[in-house]
Amino acid sequence: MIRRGYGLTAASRRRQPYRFSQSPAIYSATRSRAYSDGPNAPTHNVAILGGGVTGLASAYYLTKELPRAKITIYEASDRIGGWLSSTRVPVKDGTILFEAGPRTLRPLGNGVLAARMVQELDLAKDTIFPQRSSPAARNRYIYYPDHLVRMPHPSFGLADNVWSLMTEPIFQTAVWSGLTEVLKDARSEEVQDESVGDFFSRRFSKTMVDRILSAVLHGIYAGDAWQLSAKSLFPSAWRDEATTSSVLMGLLKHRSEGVEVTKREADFLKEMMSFAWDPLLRATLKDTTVFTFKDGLGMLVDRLVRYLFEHGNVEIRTSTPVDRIKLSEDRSTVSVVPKGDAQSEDYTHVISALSPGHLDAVTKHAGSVPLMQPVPSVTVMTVNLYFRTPDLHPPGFGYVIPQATPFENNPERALGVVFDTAYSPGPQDVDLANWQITDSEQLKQARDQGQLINVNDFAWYNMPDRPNMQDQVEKRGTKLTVMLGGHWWNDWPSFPDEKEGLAMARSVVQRHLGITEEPEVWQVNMQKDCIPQYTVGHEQRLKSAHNNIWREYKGRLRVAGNWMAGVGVNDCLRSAYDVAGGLKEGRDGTGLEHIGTTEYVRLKQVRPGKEVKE
Ligand SMILES: C=Cc1c2[nH]c(c1C)Cc1[nH]c(c(CCC(=O)O)c1C)Cc1[nH]c(c(C)c1CCC(=O)O)Cc1[nH]c(c(C)c1C=C)C2
Repeated sequence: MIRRGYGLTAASRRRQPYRFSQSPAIYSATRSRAYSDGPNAPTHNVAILGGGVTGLASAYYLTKELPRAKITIYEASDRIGGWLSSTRVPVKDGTILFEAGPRTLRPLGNGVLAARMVQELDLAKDTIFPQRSSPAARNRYIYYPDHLVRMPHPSFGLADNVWSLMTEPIFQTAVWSGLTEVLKDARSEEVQDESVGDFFSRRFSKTMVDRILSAVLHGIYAGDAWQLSAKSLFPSAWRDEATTSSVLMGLLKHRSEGVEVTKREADFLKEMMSFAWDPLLRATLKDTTVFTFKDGLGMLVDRLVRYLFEHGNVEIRTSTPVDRIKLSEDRSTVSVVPKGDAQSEDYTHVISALSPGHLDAVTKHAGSVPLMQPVPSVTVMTVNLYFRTPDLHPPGFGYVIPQATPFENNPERALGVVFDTAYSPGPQDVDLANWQITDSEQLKQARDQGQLINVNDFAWYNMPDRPNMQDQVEKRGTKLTVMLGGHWWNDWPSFPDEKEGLAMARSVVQRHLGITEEPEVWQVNMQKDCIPQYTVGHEQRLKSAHNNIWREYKGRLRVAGNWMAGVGVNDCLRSAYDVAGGLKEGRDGTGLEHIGTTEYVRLKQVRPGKEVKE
């Protein structure tokens, strides 16, 4: 594999401030539709409630599964994309990109759908692929009790890892509790669910939960280890305890006999493997753990919208909140009633990509029973900071802060800090002066022979153009995002305003990273109720929601989103994929029918082309 850079044509640089969202008016522009009763008549007339990534992806998969379906997306606000929000911000020598919400995607698990979209939506040339071996992928830190601790990784060598395990207070009890886990009694059969904290305290140690696991949960759920459900968040470990009496024994069994997954997941994997992958994209994805786009994840939203306008019989109505939906007497249609003066319309199906709270509001009528119990959610404030000085943090992806970190070392109650400079190349990475070979012909030949060409830890997928840079500047400084809030703010009567948020973020990076410099630019983003919390009993609540929705709507209402089986963007794509597939197959369902499924299979190998099902 060639790792250094070579000669190439200069990449064109965008100097204009960029906002990923086009003007809202474009979304309201109704495409003219040709209706007929002939062979081209729409097979389904579907309303999608919510224009976030779940709603858009549901429309996308519907246009693929049911090409003759007529689709209308209702979005209450004047912009679409929900929490995916990328903004280009001017600085002295160009522009830099800030992400308010998610910033990277994983290509594995449900992420295969995102990876497929990269190909299907022609995004590969705009994608940034940090290499698996890069510091961004390998170096992850936890702040405990008063400094950053780099998490062990096989590539750091045995001596380094053992030294860290022996000397860092964060790992106190971790080794011993790991060695003795197999000796501990399995839970009683009566226990239906318990908190992640309780489960892992029983199996390992409370210290391990407070110092390590709670940090990991902050980085994904911004949630409280002592409230979140072990059964929903760690289904495999939960099941292994029941079947083999030990989490570690279960892991060993997975290694020796093959990984046990639900039949539904095995079928999904098989479907994904049959996709006609571009060989270069596939090889590049294998060499990467996360990816993003040159104008941020907002590019995914833009491309989805463009695709829907070009390919689908789709209308997107922004600034159109829905007041209520109602099943017709003969149960053949659902009426969608917008708030205000807009006309109500009848649809064969409604897909709700709303949060449970909003779904409850639109399905509640006088005297009706609520469809579901609330799924709580947390509010996260993200503060983007850009400093002129480069390299103000150690190499790596960022750090998370566990619940055990003493109050005096985290009085702002920050959840963690992301080092955004790490996952996108800077000008020095793509500067010809730093490279050794300048013969682009030689490079092309190497690429034609299937070799990956990489530049300073980033895949050079789009050669002969340079790898994409998110920050279009002469000399790049340091870009960070401080994450505040989550469960820490659950009982706060009010949240910090912009000014307070900025002051809190600056105080965090000063204390933890020693950064005293004024940020050149910054952005404070308040993400209200953005991450659903799968608290103890979550699965049972979803099962009863499924029953209620089925009873009341008989398959005319389906649900999708990040509140059921995974809180990330990839999980939104998966639930959209499933809901569209269910409609195509005419399966009776609600979108929740897979919750608590008990059919399992073992996969001997989960590599493309080599998977064997027992
Ligand atoms: C922006 C805040 C978010 C926090 N959690 C999520 C978001 C969007 C959701 C999430 N974050 C991660 C996962 C795991 C699976 C995956 O898709 O990668 C999920 C579902 C991992 C993760 N955590 C952080 C980052 C940058 C990532 C990669 C995915 C992404 O770009 O969001 C950092 C981080 N996220 C949160 C906090 C408090 C935090 C702290 C450093 C909350």
